[in-house]
Amino acid sequence: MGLLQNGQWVDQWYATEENGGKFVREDAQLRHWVTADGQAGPSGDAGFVAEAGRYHLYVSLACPWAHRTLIFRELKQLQSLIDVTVVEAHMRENGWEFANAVDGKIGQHIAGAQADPLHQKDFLYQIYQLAKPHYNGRVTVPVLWDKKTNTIVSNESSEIIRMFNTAFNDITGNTLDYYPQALQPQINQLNEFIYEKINNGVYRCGFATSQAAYEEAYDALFSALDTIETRLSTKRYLLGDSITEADWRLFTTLIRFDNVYVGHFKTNRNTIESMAYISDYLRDLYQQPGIATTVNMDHIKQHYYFSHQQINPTQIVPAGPDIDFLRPHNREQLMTSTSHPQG
Ligand SMILES: N[C@@H](CCC(=O)N[C@@H](CS)C(=O)NCC(=O)O)C(=O)O
Repeated sequence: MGLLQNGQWVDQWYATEENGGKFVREDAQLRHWVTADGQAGPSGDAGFVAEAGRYHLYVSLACPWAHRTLIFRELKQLQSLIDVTVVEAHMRENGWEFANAVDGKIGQHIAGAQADPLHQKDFLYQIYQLAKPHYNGRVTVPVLWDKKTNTIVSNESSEIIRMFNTAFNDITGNTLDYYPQALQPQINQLNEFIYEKINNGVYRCGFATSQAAYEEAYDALFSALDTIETRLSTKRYLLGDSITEADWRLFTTLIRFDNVYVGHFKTNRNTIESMAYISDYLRDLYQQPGIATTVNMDHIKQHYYFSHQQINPTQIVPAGPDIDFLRPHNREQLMTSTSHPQG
């Protein structure tokens, strides 16, 4: 894996030395917003009107951040409006690769990965170069591409899901709201806690290069999971009877936890399967309409175990565990009202 320096690809692993062995995630840089009328959003330029067929998503099925965008594309019925390209699961010297890349460096093609249908490029960094010829920074998924102005609208998943939540409502007629005004302060607070300690917390465990940095992240992660476990003992979802954005943001980490993070990132105090409430909650979310189709455990396991050779030099991908996410979850009993949850 690597990054672009003044638009040139350089193969380089994360630098943790300057932070005492701690992994610090770089902020996303491309932050325009698609809006219903094309007005500027909270950051970036105006001009990105929500239109059918105009935008394209580049994702990895392995990546928890990209996974959020795929979930919102399902929940908000955007499948026919926004097409998707899936990169290869293995990420090596050239970063994220498309299927059939000439000079590709990956181990093997994993079913589900696709060639780039828009520009016939080999690597995702070439898409960044098209949008920003002098780009400096890491080349990450997801990427929301605008076919009309030939540029990247956004490479920040938390903002792409907010766009998907509302911008296309007039076109689809789907007005389900996963970030309702009344709950925004509580959602924001939960997001911050969950991002820091859980979503990014697993990476802070796995990418730490000092014992102290690892243990600090590990303690924060499991103490946060204990807090969530208690919370979910009385509430069906994080904020009560309805699923919100905060649940989906937690989901993409939980679904990867036992299959990857416990082993690969050494987040092994306990599995999610052994936490009674969180594991039922995870299956409840997994069983919501359309969600199972966004989960590809083969891409998830292949990506982490094969791509991070610094962590797993043999590149052997573990055979287990085999978890049945379709088992009953019995979470309906926690509903406080008889109305149906959203989603
Ligand atoms: N802030 C970004 C983070 C995305 C991100 O870090 N994606 C990872 C994959 S899970 C990536 O593409 N990493 C490549 C790299 O860092 O070189 C978002 O949430 O959209």
